[in-house]
Amino acid sequence: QEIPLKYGADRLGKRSDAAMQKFRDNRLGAFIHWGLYAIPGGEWNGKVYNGAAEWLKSWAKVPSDEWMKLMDQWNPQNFDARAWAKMARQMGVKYVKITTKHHEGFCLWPSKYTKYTVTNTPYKRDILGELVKAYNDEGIDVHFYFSVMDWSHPDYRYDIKSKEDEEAFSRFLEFTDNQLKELATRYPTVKDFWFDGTWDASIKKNGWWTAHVEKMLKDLVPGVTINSRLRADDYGKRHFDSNGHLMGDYESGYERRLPDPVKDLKVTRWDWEACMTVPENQWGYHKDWTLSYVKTPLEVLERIVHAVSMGGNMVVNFGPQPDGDFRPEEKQLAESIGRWMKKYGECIYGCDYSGWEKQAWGYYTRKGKDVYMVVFNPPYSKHLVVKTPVGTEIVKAVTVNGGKDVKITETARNEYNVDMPDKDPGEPFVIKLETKEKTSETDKYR
Ligand SMILES: C[C@@H]1N[C@@H](c2cn(-c3ccccc3)nn2)[C@H](O)[C@@H]1O
Repeated sequence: QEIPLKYGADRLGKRSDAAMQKFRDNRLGAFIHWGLYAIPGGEWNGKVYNGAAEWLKSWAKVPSDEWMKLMDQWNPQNFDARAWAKMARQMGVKYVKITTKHHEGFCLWPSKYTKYTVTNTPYKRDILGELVKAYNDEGIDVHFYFSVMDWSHPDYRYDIKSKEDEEAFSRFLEFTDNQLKELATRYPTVKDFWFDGTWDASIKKNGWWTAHVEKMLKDLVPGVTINSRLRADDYGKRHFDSNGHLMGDYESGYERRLPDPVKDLKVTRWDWEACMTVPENQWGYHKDWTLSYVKTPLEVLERIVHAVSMGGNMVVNFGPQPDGDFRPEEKQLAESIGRWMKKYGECIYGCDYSGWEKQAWGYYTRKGKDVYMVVFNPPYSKHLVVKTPVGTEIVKAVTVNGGKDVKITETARNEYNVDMPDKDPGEPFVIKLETKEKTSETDKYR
C-alpha cells in the first residue's frame, strides 16, 4: 500500500559499498563550527546571550549587512591547520565535519558566488582548503557541513507565498547548486555532505530540489555520503519519506540527544550519526561556558559508546576561538578521549550493535563474533551479568589493553557472571568476549 513518490528514498536498506562501510567503521568524528560568530562569542552591544553562539545574529536581531561587517575582523593569526589535524589524530577521531558555510552565509572557502568569503577578509587564505589537506594528510576523512538556509542572501525565503518568492527562491537554489558544485570540485577528497538549515517551508515545498542535490553530489563525488536532513519528499516529509523509508544514506536527527538503548532499538535497522555539544547547547565559540553545564570527558565518552552500541556514529563538537586556536577545555577533552581511545578504541572502530540485551553496567559493541563489554558502572556484586541470545555461548573473556583472562561462570541458560578485573582500572574499561554458536549436544540445560 505504498504511495508513488518521485522524490522519496531512492534506496531501501543500508548502503553496502566500501565508502559507506568506511563511514560506518570510522564511528567517531569531530565537528568544527567556525565562522564570524566566533568573533563576538555570544556577546553583542555589551549583552551576553546564553543561546547558541552561532545564532547570536538571530538572538540580538542584527541586520545582515551589520553582521557581515565582522568580516573586517576575521584574522585568525593563531590558525594552524596542521596543529588542528594533529589534535584530531590525538583524539582518535577518524573524520572531521567542517562548517563550510553556516546560517550566517560566511564561507570558509573562496566561493566565487558571493562576496561573503575568507577572500574578502584581512586573512584572505582558503581555510577550508588548508584544513582538507591537513586532515587528509593525517589520514582523517573530511566531511562538509553546509547550511542551505543563508541569512546573508537576499533571495533566501522561509516560505513561498508569491510569484516573487518563487522567482527569488529559484535564484537562491541555483546559487546553492553553484556553491555545492564548487565545494565538490575544489575539494574532491570530501567524503560526506551534512546538510543543515533545511527545515523551512520553502525547502519542504521543493523536495524535488533536495533529491536533485543528492544525485548531483553523488555524480560529482563517487561514494560520497549524504545525510537524511537534506531530504524532503514530494509531500514535504523530511528524513523518512511518506512511505517511511529513510532518505539519504544515514539518519541525522540525533542532535544533542540519543536513542534509548532499550526502547529505540528500531534505529539499529538503519545507519545513523549523532552529534553533540560539550556545553548544553553551544556549537560556535561562546566566551562564557559557565552559563550551562559542560560535560566531562567521561560524559562525552559515554555518549560515544552509547551511539556505537546502537549501530551509530558520534560526532563531538568543537568551536574554535576567533584567533584560530582552541579553548583549553576542548584541548583537554581531545587529549582525554584520545588517551582512552588509544587503550580501548578497538571496541569503537569498526564496531556495531551486538543485538544483546542492555545491562546496567554499561554497553555492548560487536565486531564480527567478538562482543565487547564497555563497563561504566561497576556493580557491588563484583560480577557483571551477561545474557546471551539463545544459541550463543561465551567461549572466553579477556580484558582489552591488558589481555588478562577474566573468569566467567555460567549461572543459567544463556546467563553468565563475568568477574570484574581484580584491580579496579579506575576508568571505564573493556572486556572482550569471544563467542560461538551453541551446538545442541553441548546444551546441558535441555
Ligand atoms: C548542528 C547544529 N544545527 C544548528 C541548529 C539548528 N537549530 C534549530 C533551531 C530551531 C529550529 C530548528 C533548528 N538549532 N541549532 C546549530 O546551529 C548547529 O549547526
